[in-house]
Amino acid sequence: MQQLRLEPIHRVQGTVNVPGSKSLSNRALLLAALANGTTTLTNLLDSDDIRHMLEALTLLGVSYQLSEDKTQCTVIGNNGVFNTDGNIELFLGNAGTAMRPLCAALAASHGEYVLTGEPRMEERPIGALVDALSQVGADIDYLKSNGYPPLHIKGKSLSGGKIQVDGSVSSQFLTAVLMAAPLFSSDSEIEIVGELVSKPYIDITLDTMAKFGIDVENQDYQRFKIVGNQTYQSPGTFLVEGDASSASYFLAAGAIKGGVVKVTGVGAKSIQGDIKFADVLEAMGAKVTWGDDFIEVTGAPLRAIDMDMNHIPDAAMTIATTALFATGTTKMTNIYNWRVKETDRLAAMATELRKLGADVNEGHDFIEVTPPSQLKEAAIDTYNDHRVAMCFSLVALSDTAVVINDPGCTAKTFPDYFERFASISE
Ligand SMILES: O=C(O)C1=C[C@@H](OP(=O)(O)O)[C@@H](O)[C@H](O)C1
Ligand SMILES: C=C(OP(=O)(O)O)C(=O)O
Repeated sequence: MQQLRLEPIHRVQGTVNVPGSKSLSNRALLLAALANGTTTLTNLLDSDDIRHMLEALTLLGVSYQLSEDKTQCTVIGNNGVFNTDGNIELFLGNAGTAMRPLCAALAASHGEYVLTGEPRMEERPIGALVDALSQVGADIDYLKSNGYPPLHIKGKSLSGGKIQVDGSVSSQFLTAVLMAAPLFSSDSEIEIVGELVSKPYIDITLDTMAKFGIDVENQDYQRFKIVGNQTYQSPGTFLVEGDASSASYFLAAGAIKGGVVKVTGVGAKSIQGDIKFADVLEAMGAKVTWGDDFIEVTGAPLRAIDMDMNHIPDAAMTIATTALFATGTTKMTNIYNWRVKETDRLAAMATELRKLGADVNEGHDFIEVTPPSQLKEAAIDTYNDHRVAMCFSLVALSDTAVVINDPGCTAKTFPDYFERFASISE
């Protein structure tokens, strides 16, 4: 296993243009593939999650041209659902944004598919999505455990109608049904059961669908109405915003040890809910300046906060390590679904924060972090979770070095994260 030792960083300063958003890249690729017309995506993210979507599209017969640096992709739309022969097996790594939306789109396509992934993907739930799609006639079987990938899908025309979606574990199930619903043969009315988690990701979905010509009636995130038998229309070009979750590490570094740190490519006009991470830093005492296409943070003494972080599940992990630099006990609540992501993130964060000497209280759906007076040097296990690796890099902003085990796991969403982090470190 590789290890990366980060020596104490005395100051951070500079500008980082963050790579494209994972959530937008994979949504736009799928809709471009289903659309009528050719779409050129720019600022596409080049990372494992996007590679899995691209490889799946290749196997589904979609033609596209990827630039040498893999950040521009011209996709020739299929003008509707996929039509394939034989049994096609798609390996989707640990990419939720590939597994869930493709499951729904393929259930409504013509062909037979097996969807697989990394071992952890087989522990990430998908039953709520399969149950929702079954209500409109989908034919999906579990190949190993009920409720989890791998899946066998016999694609067929799906009817539309009334669909109940349990939104309490992942918003990606609703996203998947929403993106497939225009392909159903008649109109759909989706009703949410349970409390919808990670709600801002639904705004990303609806906004991307609108850019591809499909409007959804959103009744307060409780009910959604979508006209059936429609075709996505290519917008011609689609600019992928910078990734707001990836921005969180640099913004936090600025708050902890700035100097001034500016991220570009994402700003006040972003559709991504994770820009609200900057508001959390502000509530902790940092100075935040917003532009349409940038966010800038200046460091200041930080104080602990007590906050519901359900709306920013990914960027919230960055607060768990930022808490090491804040006076008092930081409490982050309503984050149960950290447990069903790349790893059980509540358990992983608690274990690794304790190695540094922090006092941690881990609950079913919350975590409380109290920093020690002096951090201990530790080797941080990353559990094949890119965000664990990235958020613990912040420890080097103390006067204690930190070792990150398996730093290459950032490839899921941010392959050159550590080089970018070094570029603002002095
Ligand atoms: O729709 C999306 O692009 C995502 C939704 C969120 O997942 P949940 O809805 O499962 O919380 C988020 O954690 C994930 O990284 C990306
Ligand atoms: C939860 C995440 O990924 P996924 O899209 O696989 O759910 C994440 O990137 O933090």
